[in-house]
Amino acid sequence: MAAPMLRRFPRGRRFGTPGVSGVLLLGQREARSGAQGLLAVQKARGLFKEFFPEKGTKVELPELLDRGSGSFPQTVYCGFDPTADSLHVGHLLTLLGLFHFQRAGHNVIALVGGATARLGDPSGRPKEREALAPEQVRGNARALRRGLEAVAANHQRLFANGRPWGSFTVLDNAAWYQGQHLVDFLAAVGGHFRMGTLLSRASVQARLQSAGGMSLAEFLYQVLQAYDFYYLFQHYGCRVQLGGSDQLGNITSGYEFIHKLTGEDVFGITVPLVTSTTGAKLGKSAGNAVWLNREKTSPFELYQFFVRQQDNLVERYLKLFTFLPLPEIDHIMQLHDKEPEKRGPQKRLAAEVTKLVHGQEGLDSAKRYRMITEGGVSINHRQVTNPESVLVVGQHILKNGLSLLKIGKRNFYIIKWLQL
Ligand SMILES: N[C@@H](Cc1ccc(O)cc1)C(=O)O
Repeated sequence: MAAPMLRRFPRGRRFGTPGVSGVLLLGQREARSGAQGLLAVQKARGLFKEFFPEKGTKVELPELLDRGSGSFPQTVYCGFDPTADSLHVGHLLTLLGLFHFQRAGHNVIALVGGATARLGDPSGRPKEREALAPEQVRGNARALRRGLEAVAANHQRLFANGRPWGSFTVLDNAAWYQGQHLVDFLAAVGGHFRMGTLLSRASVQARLQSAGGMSLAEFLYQVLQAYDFYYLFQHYGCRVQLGGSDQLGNITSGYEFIHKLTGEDVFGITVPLVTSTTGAKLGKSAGNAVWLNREKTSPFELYQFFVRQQDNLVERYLKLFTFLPLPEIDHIMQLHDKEPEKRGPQKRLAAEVTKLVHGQEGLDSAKRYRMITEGGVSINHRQVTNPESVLVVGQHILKNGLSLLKIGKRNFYIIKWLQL
């Protein structure tokens, strides 16, 4: 699909661009306007960190999202670059952010960056990514699409209870860049970006000062992300982009571009970057990512990852990674104070996330395994704690062809094996 022609404005014409430097922490914002609803609730959960611009020229964000306003429902998007063949735990926060919008009745778009992944986003990265072959990116993009659709389907099936939610749509930006003529694109889009502004982004500055520097492809990344926002604004009326806090610069570029071209207000919202107590990015345990694709990280391993989270983080994670109402989380934490050894909040967190990612069946399978690792299963009076262990003739299967299986405290079974 070719990119739409942009309206070209004569050079030198000035557009009233409000100061996007005014990034505002949500708390301050609400204190001033008393705005309630989705933004305030997500602020209280710690999920939405900041939004910008502080003030639109015609409309403000809380107003735009308000059910009672004439602008309801809105369309909100978040991009996911297919740099690997699966989503990982780090993607969950923005995905949950999209789900919260859907729950509030807005339509959401999860955008797979089939085009942008070819360039590699320099934001928050100390050095350039290894370039990915086009066919690898296409394969990854298909896998990411399947992953996004699967989690969105679980969300709808297991959590909606018949409530009318907004739609969830997966798009791929390769659709509007493939077949796009380079010279047309640069001529139509390039003139609207000023070098000084692009160079001023923190992500660009950090890389320019690093030993490896920055490639042109990486430098142009923010222009493509800005254009995506414009494209989705034009075709889907999308006015809000959600991203991790490292996406601030890219989202701002989109905001400035759209506002310059159309005079309309659009907004960016960031979610925090979640790190463990050691400062490592969440989901990178011992260098290995925790994936959402069950072939790469099983439902049991995902469950265990959340069960292992520390006491001082678990309340924050319950607020960020689950949909449990805040009073229920308070209650869970009170019980935990009395019986910390039960790891109640950790188990609830693990169960909620595993259910969302792998469905009820995934959660059931994770729990069956848990029974084994916690020593709840024994064969011939010997505890089996490794779910991967194999049956050994003479040890698990006795000479008489029998096994005595004990599951939990009271369930005994005799298994008679037939030898062929
Ligand atoms: N740059 C985002 C992904 C993204 C891609 C395209 C977009 O339009 C928006 C976001 C990231 O790396 O996380």
